[in-house]
Amino acid sequence: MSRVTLSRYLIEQTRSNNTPADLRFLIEVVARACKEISHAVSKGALGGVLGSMGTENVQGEVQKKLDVLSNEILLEANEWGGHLAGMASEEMDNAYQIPGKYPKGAYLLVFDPLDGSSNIDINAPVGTIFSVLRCPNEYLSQNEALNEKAFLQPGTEQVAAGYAIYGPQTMLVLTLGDGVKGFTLDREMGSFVLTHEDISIPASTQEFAINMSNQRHWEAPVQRYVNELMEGEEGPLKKNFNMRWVAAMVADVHRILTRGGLFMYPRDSREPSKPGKLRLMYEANPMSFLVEQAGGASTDGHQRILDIQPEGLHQRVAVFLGSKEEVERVTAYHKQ
Ligand SMILES: O=P(O)(O)OC[C@H]1O[C@](O)(COP(=O)(O)O)[C@@H](O)[C@@H]1O
Ligand SMILES: [Mg+2]
Ligand SMILES: [Mg+2]
Repeated sequence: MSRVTLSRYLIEQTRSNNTPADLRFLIEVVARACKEISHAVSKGALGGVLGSMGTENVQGEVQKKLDVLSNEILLEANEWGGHLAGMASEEMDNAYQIPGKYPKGAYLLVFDPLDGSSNIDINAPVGTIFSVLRCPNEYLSQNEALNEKAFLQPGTEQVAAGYAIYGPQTMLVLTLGDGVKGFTLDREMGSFVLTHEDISIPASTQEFAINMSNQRHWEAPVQRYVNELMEGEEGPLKKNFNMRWVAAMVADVHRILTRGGLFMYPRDSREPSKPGKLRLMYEANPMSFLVEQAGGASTDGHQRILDIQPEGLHQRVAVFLGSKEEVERVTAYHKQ
């Protein structure tokens, strides 16, 4: 059986005019950085990468050594690729312009360098999430210095999105807006190999994911819906549900892309100024793009996540994504 590597797949996409060459190179560079992060993650205590930095990011969360290292790996790899105008990350307060007086490359890269960082020290799955946008013309043609505003585009504008999951296997899951492909890292070859040709999410499911410890803070529609899930066959949904929570969005979404399910991180009453925990630009948008491309759905309970006009780089959003029937049901409960 001939093996299709990520590079070969991307070349074919460019040949058939689906993917511009500069976007192809950009994805290659991101994939190379993910390989490096995978290597660092797998070294664990041997590489001295476990534990905290003793610093906080812009959201007041303690940064792990691997959060910072992964951010540096992505920055360094992409800085000189020539295809980017700028980058933004969970671990950087502000947008980062590629060195040079004015933006040059055509794209913007937004990422969560290490997702699920509370899993690092317990040897459980973590990942990297990324989203690619076009740099708006005014920054390219009028030689304007790049700022946060350039990034504030709804998720429908993404030209590519994906994640790497560092679990028992390292995988890269990618969409270029034409379905979802999964590539597994062959460590001996050093290449990502296409192993999951057409990833699709079944419309119905009997599995959900939510952090139940926040139950008392949820809004009424989510209380009602999760109570119904828990009632199983005896309740109005008339079927039993199983529950999973990996505490890394990458791993929970990967499970849903593999066998279906519903992932929820609702807004709650603790900090009304922060709707939910997850970040729109580098968690919810890329994952929603992937999920929709795989035939699933994604909303914030009220509207399609990809339609939300972002107001800040680190904006938070409630997330309900996965198998269509259940996303539609919980979204409908918000409207009643
Ligand atoms: O602490 P909780 O409620 O389990 O939250 C888990 C969620 O937080 C996150 O870990 C946030 O990601 P980061 O590790 O990138 O901050 C999600 O991946 C995950 O779904
Ligand atoms: Mg994250
Ligand atoms: Mg993170």
